[in-house]
Amino acid sequence: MSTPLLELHDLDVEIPLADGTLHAVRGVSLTAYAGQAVGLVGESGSGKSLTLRAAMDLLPVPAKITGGSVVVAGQDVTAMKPAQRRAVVSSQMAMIFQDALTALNPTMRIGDQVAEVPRQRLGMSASAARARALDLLDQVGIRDPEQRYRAFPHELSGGMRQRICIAIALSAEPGLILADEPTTALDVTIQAQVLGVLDGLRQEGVGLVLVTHDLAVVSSTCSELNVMYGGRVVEHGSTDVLLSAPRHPYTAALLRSVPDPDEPVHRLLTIPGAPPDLLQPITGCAFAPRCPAVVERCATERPPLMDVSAATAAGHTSACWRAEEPERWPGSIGEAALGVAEELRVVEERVHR
Ligand SMILES: Nc1ncnc2c1ncn2[C@@H]1O[C@H](COP(=O)(O)OP(=O)(O)OP(=O)(O)O)[C@@H](O)[C@H]1O
Repeated sequence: MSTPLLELHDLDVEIPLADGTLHAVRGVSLTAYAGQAVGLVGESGSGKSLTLRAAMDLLPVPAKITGGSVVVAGQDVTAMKPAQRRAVVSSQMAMIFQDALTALNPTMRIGDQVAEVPRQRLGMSASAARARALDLLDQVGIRDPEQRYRAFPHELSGGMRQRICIAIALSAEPGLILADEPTTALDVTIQAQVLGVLDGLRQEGVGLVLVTHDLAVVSSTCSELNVMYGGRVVEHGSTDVLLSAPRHPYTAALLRSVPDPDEPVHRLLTIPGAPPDLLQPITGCAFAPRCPAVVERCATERPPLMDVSAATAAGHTSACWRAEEPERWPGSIGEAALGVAEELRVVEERVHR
């Protein structure tokens, strides 16, 4: 296989705060290739954004990488000097965010914003950069790009603005796009259009790492999933397998919390209990206090990511002591794990309607 565009090895991110150190990302490993979409899912606060930001060298002050490494297109950038690291990272990767409005410059015409990198970083002439920007606007599905070129961000809809952000990200010709909840602020139809743009790019060979809390979004876009909880990846594998045969109770619980489009009143969207306090050391499995399948060992010994592929499919790993016996998990998470296809059907219906 080709060199991965991004590898995270055992990455730790910590944030020193007045009341202690918040250990937000705890030993995360992840690999992304050209032409592949990898999803990072989990509840709010599980460390998804900081993982992406650490990869992109965009951690908010005072957050810091305190362990592990970031390897970009085969080069370990972790110990590089900041200017060199930024040069390598920005030559290979670009990031898009949830809030397209704040990501754009309100006082600058959108075409000029798209032309900025080709002009300044790639050294194109003004007219070549303008032509490139028009191409990019066309590529992300902006109709009538000549006319739109002169618009300001506030004159465009949310979906259009997110397309502009994608065009800006593409303007540096990255191999990999890191997308942090790119469709969360959009309504369902526009969300599907923006995901369609990202999927089109993937088919043209761009790699994608997509952060979302929405399983319907990843099920339609990503071939591989990493499920995060309490700063760790607790399950990894192909999307189809994780959605039909999850081997971590947290993934199963997430599936259970997907709203059913056939029900007039949606099921409760939350998993009972609260995520762990990341300021405190976590003994055992972080999900144990909320886990319906918890056993004594879970409270004292932290389960590493273990290979569970024998029962499901290649590359499937789970950090659960009870991953091999889902038939003994109680109630609804047991049903989800045994692939009562209901869960997958609900997720897929939401995406395809
Ligand atoms: N700048 C910051 N200062 C203090 N704490 C932070 C900061 N950024 C993130 N955190 C904390 O780090 C943890 C992980 O945050 P992160 O944003 O990575 O989670 P997430 O999974 O992306 O959640 P969300 O979907 O809400 O963005 C959370 O507990 C969050 O409160």
